[in-house]
Amino acid sequence: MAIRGLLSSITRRTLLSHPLARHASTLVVAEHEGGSIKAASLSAVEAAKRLGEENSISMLLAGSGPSLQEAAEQAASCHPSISEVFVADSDKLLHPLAEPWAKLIQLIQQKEGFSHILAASDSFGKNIIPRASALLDVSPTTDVIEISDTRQFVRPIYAGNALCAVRYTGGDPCILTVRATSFQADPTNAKSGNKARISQVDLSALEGDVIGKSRHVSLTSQDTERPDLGNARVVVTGGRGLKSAENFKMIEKLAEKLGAAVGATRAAVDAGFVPNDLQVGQTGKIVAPELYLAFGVSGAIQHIAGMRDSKVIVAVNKDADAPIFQVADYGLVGDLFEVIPDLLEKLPQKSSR
Ligand SMILES: Cc1cc2nc3c(=O)[nH]c(=O)nc-3n(C[C@H](O)[C@H](O)[C@H](O)COP(=O)(O)OP(=O)(O)OC[C@H]3O[C@@H](n4cnc5c(N)ncnc54)[C@H](O)[C@@H]3O)c2cc1C
Repeated sequence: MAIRGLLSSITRRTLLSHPLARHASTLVVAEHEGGSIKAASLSAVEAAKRLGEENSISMLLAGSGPSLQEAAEQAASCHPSISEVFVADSDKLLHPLAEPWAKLIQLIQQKEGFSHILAASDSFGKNIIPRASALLDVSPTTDVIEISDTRQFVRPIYAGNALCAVRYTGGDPCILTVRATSFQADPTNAKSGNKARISQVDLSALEGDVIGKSRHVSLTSQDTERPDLGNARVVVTGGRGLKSAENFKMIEKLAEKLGAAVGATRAAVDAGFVPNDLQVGQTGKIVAPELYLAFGVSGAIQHIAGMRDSKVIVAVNKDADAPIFQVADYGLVGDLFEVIPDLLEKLPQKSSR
C-alpha cells in the first residue's frame, strides 16, 4: 500500500492556499542528558529543516539545574537553523513524565502558535507527544521517515513492509514524531557559529498539581562504556539461538572487541537473557548502523522492521532457510557456538568506535 503520489489536485490547491505552505514555524521538543542534547533530538531538528526554507525553528528544553542551562547553551549553537531556545526550568520537569511535559507543550503552543511540533520517535517522544496532542486536540503523525511537504509525510506501516503517504488535514499544530535514523544530523552543524536566542518560559501556569498520579521511581542508565544502541556504527545482536543469559555474554564480548552496541531479539529479552532496552524491532529500538551482525536470530518480520535499514547485514544461523538470510548481505550457515569463539580469537583487541 505505498500510496506515494496520492496528492490530488484538490489537495495541491489546499496546500498552496494554506498559509503554512509558505511559512512554517516549528517547535522541536528536545531531550538532553548530562548537559548535552541527545542525538535523536538533533535528528528531529534536521527533519524540521525539511519543512521548508523559511521555516523558523525553535527548540524546547525542560528540566532543572545547571545541566539544563548547559544544554541550553549547546542547543543555541548546535544547529544553524535554530533561531530560539525555550528553557523551562522547574523541579516538576526534572524527569520526562508525560503529564507535566504535555502541559508545558500546551502552554507554549497557546502562546507561540507554532505550525508544527516535532520530537524524535524514541521513548521520550513516544511518551510525551500523544498526551500533548490530546491536550491540543490534534492527531499526531508518528514515525515519519520522509517529509514531502509541510503537511504530507511518509511513514512505514505493516512492520515496515509498506510505506504510507499521509496527508495531515487537521488544524495547527501539525504534530510529528520522526525516526532519527531517517534524518541524520550533520556533525559539522555545531561549527556553524550560530547563536540562537535563549528565552526562559514563564511557568506560572504550571503551578498546582500538574504531575497527577504518575511518579518517577528511578532511572537506570546504560553502561556508558558502550555506544548507544540507537546511534552505534556497529551493532551485534543475539537471538534465542544463544540459549541462555550466560551464553549471551559471548555477544557482549564480541561487541566489546568491535566497539559495538549490543542488541537482542524480543525472544532473547523475553527469555531473560538481557534487559528490554536492548530489544531491536517493531516494539523495540529502530537502528540503522553501518554494520549489523545477527547471531541466532531467525529474522521474524517484527525484528527486521527494526534493522532493515542497516547498511551491511551479516547473519549467522544454523538453519539455511532462516528468513534473516533474505535481508542479509553476508550469510553464514553455521553454529554460533563455533563461529563466535573463533571470531573472538581472531579479532584484534578492541577496534576504534
Ligand atoms: C506484536 C509483536 C511485536 C514484536 N516485536 C518484536 C521486536 O520488536 N523485536 C523482535 O526481535 N521480535 C519481536 N516480536 C517477536 C518476533 O515475532 C519473533 O518471535 C522474535 O523476533 C524471534 O526471536 P529470535 O529470532 O531470537 O528467536 P527464534 O525465532 O526462536 O529464532 C532463533 C534462531 O536461532 C537459530 N539458532 C538456534 N541455535 C543456533 C546455533 N547454535 N547457531 C546458529 N543459529 C542457531 C535458529 O535456527 C533460529 O533461526 C514481536 C512479535 C509480535 C507478535
